[in-house]
Amino acid sequence: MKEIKHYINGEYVGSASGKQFDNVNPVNGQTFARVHEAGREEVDAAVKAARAALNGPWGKMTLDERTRILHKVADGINERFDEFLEAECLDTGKPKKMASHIDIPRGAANFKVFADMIKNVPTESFEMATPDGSGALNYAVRRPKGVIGVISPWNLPLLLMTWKVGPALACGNTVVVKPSEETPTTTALLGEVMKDAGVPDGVYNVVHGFGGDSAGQFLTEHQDVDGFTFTGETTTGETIMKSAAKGIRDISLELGGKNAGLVFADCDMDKAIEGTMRSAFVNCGQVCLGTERVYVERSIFDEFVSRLKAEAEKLRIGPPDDDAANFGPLVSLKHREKVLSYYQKAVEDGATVVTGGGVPDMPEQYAGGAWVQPTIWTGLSEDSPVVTDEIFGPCCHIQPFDSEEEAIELANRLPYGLASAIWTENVSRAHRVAGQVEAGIIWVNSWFLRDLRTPFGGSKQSGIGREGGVHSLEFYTEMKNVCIKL
Ligand SMILES: NC(=O)c1ccc[n+]([C@@H]2O[C@H](COP(=O)([O-])OP(=O)(O)OC[C@H]3O[C@@H](n4cnc5c(N)ncnc54)[C@H](O)[C@@H]3O)[C@@H](O)[C@H]2O)c1
Ligand SMILES: O=C/C=C/C=C(\O)C(=O)O
Repeated sequence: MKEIKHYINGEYVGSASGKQFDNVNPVNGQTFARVHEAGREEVDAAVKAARAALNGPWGKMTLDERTRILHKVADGINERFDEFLEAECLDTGKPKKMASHIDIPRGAANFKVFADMIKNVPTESFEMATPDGSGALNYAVRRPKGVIGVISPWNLPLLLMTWKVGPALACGNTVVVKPSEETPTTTALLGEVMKDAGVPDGVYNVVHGFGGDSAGQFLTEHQDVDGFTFTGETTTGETIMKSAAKGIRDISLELGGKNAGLVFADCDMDKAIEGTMRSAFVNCGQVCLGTERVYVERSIFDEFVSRLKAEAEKLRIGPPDDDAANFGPLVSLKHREKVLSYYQKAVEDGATVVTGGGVPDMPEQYAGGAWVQPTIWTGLSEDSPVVTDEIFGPCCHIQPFDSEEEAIELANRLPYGLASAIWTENVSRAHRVAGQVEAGIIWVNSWFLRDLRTPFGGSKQSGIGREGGVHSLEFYTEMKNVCIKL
């Protein structure tokens, strides 16, 4: 069986302990590879390699050379597009049609965009007066933060990992990546691309394993890592923040959400249905920016619910290779248990199940997979855990509202603040509501429309910091002020 190894100092290496775990295909529940699990020894070797590369070839390289190499990394992903696509879909079960439009192209773009950006960012300078009249000049320079620990989730594995590694390397840092245990393959494969592109050994390192008492924890506890960038659950973010506190290491956290969609009676209903469909069901609902709470103005509530139901029932469930399918399985049977527990809870709490609510009938060869039905509920109390917890599945609850104020209040009542989608053709209302919804990312009449130069991140318990464009520099560089007395 295929083995997935760590990538440390430019070489693929196994674990000294011999410990391995299964990589399971969520389409059929079958193990297709064994993954080496890193202990403290491998994590330490990866951090040492990253430090040596930072002090060595990578740190000494000119900006032009570094960005040229990062363009080659992007080209390398595109040249091996089909391999990345195959690997991502085997790990996640997602439709190839979707991954070939979103995951893999963004994996490449994340290197190009930040390589270009870093060459065009000015730094600030201030001239100042001094008592002796001769004055002084301040100017700021940016330096790499150092060795960055990158801990990434399983929902968009290559996209979310490179969203961090791209800017980290562009800014001159070196990285140790700990991908999700569910989806290690594309992160491992990227090592080959790095090598071929001429990235010096030790700049990009990968250690596999789990979170607590495994590679994730060992990495965050390692005192020679200068900062951590993490995407994942809010509770994991809290744990990582505690680890990072020892040694005062910086963090950038992109965490969970329970995002609200606000659909006003003056919306274009076709757009609102199309966007809400994607935001609730794309990637089997496993997108942090997705909408699990939909609030619809009462006068169009019934029409909206029946149209969304009709569209959800048109989703075609199937494996990655099925071109007609636009809806795959969840990432794992374990995650399915969690999602199904909320499907059950919704019924217990008195929901009207508009559609779905269970497990679809699948042909024999897929019976062991992590399939669930796309699901819509109405009628739950706003205090039901189904409406307050992030489920991270293909489901949403739809609730009517009567006024703009009420819609904003409903959107803001939870401790999360990642993203929101507002559907209205009234420009004044769009600006007004966008200004008041407490979230880091607001879409008006769209969803997941991404310009990589924009600030990306969550407020409240959905994160700390913003990444994207120049905002990534805030985390991936240290700014230093030089004051020269003239
Ligand atoms: N805000 C965003 O941009 C964004 C994007 C995607 C996903 N998410 C969130 O991610 C979650 C789903 O992903 P997940 O289930 O992989 O999240 P998770 O928090 O369970 O795991 C994410 C990563 O953290 C590691 N990890 C777990 N415990 C750890 C520990 N104690 N120390 C160090 N590392 C540890 C995991 O092994 C994995 O690599 C959802 O909550 C979703 O909202 C957020
Ligand atoms: O699941 C979360 C999706 C996050 C998307 C991005 O981080 C991005 O588009 O850069």
